[in-house]
Amino acid sequence: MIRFEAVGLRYPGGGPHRGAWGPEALSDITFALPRGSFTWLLGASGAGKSSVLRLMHLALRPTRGEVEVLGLRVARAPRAALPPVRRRIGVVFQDFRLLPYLSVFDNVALPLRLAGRAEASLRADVAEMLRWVGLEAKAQSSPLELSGGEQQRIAIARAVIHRPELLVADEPTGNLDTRQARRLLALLREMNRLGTTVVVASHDEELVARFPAPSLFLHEGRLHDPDNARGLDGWAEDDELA
Ligand SMILES: Nc1ncnc2c1ncn2[C@@H]1O[C@H](COP(=O)(O)OP(=O)(O)OP(=O)(O)O)[C@@H](O)[C@H]1O
Repeated sequence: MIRFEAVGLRYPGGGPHRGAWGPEALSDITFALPRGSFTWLLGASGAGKSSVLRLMHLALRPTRGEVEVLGLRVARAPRAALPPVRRRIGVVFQDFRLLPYLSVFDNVALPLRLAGRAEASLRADVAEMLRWVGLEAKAQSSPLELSGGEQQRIAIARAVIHRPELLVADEPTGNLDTRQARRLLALLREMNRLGTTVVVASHDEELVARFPAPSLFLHEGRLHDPDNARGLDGWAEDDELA
């Protein structure tokens, strides 16, 4: 489902060295996550969590090594091969990335429309998702009129509405209160139970302790304990990459 093999990632450098590459943000990252798994991605600020997630949802390609996601080997795949795979992935961005010129309803409906769902059939699904995140009354608002926590709930609704095969979430509880954070985690665990592979980056130790699951721990761009990612109970049975 997801495989990283000796992955390195550099960002383009800025400042006086414009045009050159910066230092490696990720080095020698190797792990495999089976289909249907739930994984926490942990580590201090700057450890590389967002970078790993960007590689997982095909926003970036590795500078070295290989990343395989949903059967696609990303490193040398032709550009045209990426969008169809991206559409099978739900992403909750740390900074939400809601489209300000669309209403809340249209933001959440977007993945269904991109997938070609008929207008008549998607309205009920969007309304139900908005009810679930408690924002049905804001359906016609602009995202700019919402609080940070409300925007986060809309970003989550948009990421899960099309039941993606893979869901990656970058600090999805950062702007939520404790009750909402637990509710969100319960939703993600339920989606996982129904078959979605889920990867969640988080700083929230209390939440991680409350929903125990295998974790990948990053430290300064390296996987701290690669053994954490392998051989955990119940992982081997449906690991298509094993
Ligand atoms: N767009 C970028 N351009 C250049 N360097 C970047 C970029 N994004 C991240 N980096 C660098 O890559 C390293 C890892 O950053 P990353 O955002 O992946 O960490 P993180 O663990 O997600 O941190 P946080 O929890 O604070 O979001 C950092 O040294 C950071 O400065």
